[in-house]
Amino acid sequence: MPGVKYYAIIVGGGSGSRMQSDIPKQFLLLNNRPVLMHTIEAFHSSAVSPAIILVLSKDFHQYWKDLCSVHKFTIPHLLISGGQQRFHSVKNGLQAITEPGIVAVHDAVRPCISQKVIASAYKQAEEVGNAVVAVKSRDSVRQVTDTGTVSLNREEIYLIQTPQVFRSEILSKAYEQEYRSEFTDDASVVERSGVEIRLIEGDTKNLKITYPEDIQVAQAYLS
Ligand SMILES: Nc1ccn([C@@H]2O[C@H](COP(=O)(O)OP(=O)(O)OP(=O)(O)O)[C@@H](O)[C@H]2O)c(=O)n1
Ligand SMILES: C[C@](O)(CO)[C@H](O)COP(=O)(O)O
Repeated sequence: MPGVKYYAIIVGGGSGSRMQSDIPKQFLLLNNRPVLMHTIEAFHSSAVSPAIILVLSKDFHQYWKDLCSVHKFTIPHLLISGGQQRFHSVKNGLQAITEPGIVAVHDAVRPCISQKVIASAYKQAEEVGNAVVAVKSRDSVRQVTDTGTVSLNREEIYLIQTPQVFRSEILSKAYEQEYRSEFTDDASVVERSGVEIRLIEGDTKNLKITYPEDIQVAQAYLS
């Protein structure tokens, strides 16, 4: 919509401990380019072409700048320092937002995000305040209890992805809360501030690169 400011906070401040690679997974190569470049490119080339705020651990700022130079990566972005947990990295990214607008938070390590999902997430957030991308469970689901396990209705189970998109005032207010260990994503932070979360249909290809085998899968999806 004309006059509306769009942002994408790309969080890449993690160390990738489960990947067990020499460099954090957001810098590993996928089809000869770092994972992070695919992710930024997806948002930059989207219809709303948001201002990109990239959050990386301070230790990797120069490393990233060198990568940009080697790969001739020129998409404009603001580089911000990461924090202890994902929560703190998002909070740092939010400090860079000066004008109200619509803010997507996206994991640096979800490079296979589609244009369709990005567009529908920004659109819904603009209309109703938030949009959290999710996919319905494909498998049967059981919950482990103190006494055994219990079958859950999978029609009611959704797996949450990113982007998670919000009106900036909603997201900034939510991130004024103290950190809690159950804040594993932005939706959990915003929900605790009293806002109802609205899901939108995601894509099973929008995987989060977490373990070594995920690199091959992402490579296949991007080819
Ligand atoms: N302090 C942190 C921790 C995580 N992230 C980012 O949040 C996203 C999702 O986190 P995850 O996949 O858990 O990444 P890591 O924390 O790097 O991985 P691990 O948990 O295996 O150490 C990633 O893009 C990661 O870089 C971040 O910006 N700042
Ligand atoms: C934000 C997220 O990607 C939504 O699925 C997820 O919660 C990140 O979790 P992680 O433990 O930091 O990988």
